[in-house]
Amino acid sequence: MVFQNGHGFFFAITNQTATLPCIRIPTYMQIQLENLVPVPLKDKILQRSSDIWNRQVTFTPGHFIKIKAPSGTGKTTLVHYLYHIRNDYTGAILVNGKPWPSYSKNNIADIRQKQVSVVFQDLRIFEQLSAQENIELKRIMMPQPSCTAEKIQEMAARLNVTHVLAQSGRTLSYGERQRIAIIRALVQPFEWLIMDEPFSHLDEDNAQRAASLIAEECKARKAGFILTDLDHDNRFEYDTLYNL
Ligand SMILES: Nc1ncnc2c1ncn2[C@@H]1O[C@H](COP(=O)(O)OP(=O)(O)OP(=O)(O)O)[C@@H](O)[C@H]1O
Repeated sequence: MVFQNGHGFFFAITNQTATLPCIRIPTYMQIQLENLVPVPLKDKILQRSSDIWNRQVTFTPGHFIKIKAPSGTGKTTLVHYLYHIRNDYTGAILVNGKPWPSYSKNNIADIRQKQVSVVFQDLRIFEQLSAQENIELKRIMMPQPSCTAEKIQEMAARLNVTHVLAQSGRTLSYGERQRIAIIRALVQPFEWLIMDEPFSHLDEDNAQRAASLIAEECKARKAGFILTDLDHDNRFEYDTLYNL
């Protein structure tokens, strides 16, 4: 008999007592930090203790990870480093054992299409497009759309934004933008979902709805997430908590 554990390894069970790994399929994307220190925050960071900065950290694939920190201590900076849109740091971020800068532009684009999705703090809604087009744009850009139009409607209904789908991005409230940005992040395949204060503009009911959708979508993909926030919360069953 052959079965798979949570991290992509297959094991063979025989009638003998020995249980040996027999096949290995590609594992989920590994992210490790090696003594990461943002250059502009160096003096501030080295004065206080942190679970992340200037440490060896391995994010376990499939885990729900929360990174908590007060305002101004580098949450957005870290998210931008993890998504590799900023690299003014010392130390390294290793993706599958290789530093981010060693990947080609094409490799990075491929990783962002298939393995890592993101909800930025500033949400990055295209104001010239409708809410629906903001989401569809991401779906259409995928080489093989992994999410149907019906699924988008279903997610919009769950997050109470069906009524704004036809509305211009320019006129959406911040809470509506945040929910559209969350749905947009969920229409693509991913192994890691990175979220920067994703509920900061939401009332508790909508935050709970969004959290429940995110947890379901992560579990369906066996994906993990890295979520930054200011405070403690019980919206998810976190596997790991870090103080930045
Ligand atoms: N490119 C940069 N150059 C210099 N300083 C920067 C740069 N980007 C951010 N900072 C500073 O780094 C610190 C951390 O900023 P960051 O936006 O990462 O914090 P944050 O924890 O996300 O804050 P908030 O909770 O307020 O969103 C701030 O003091 C900010 O002014």
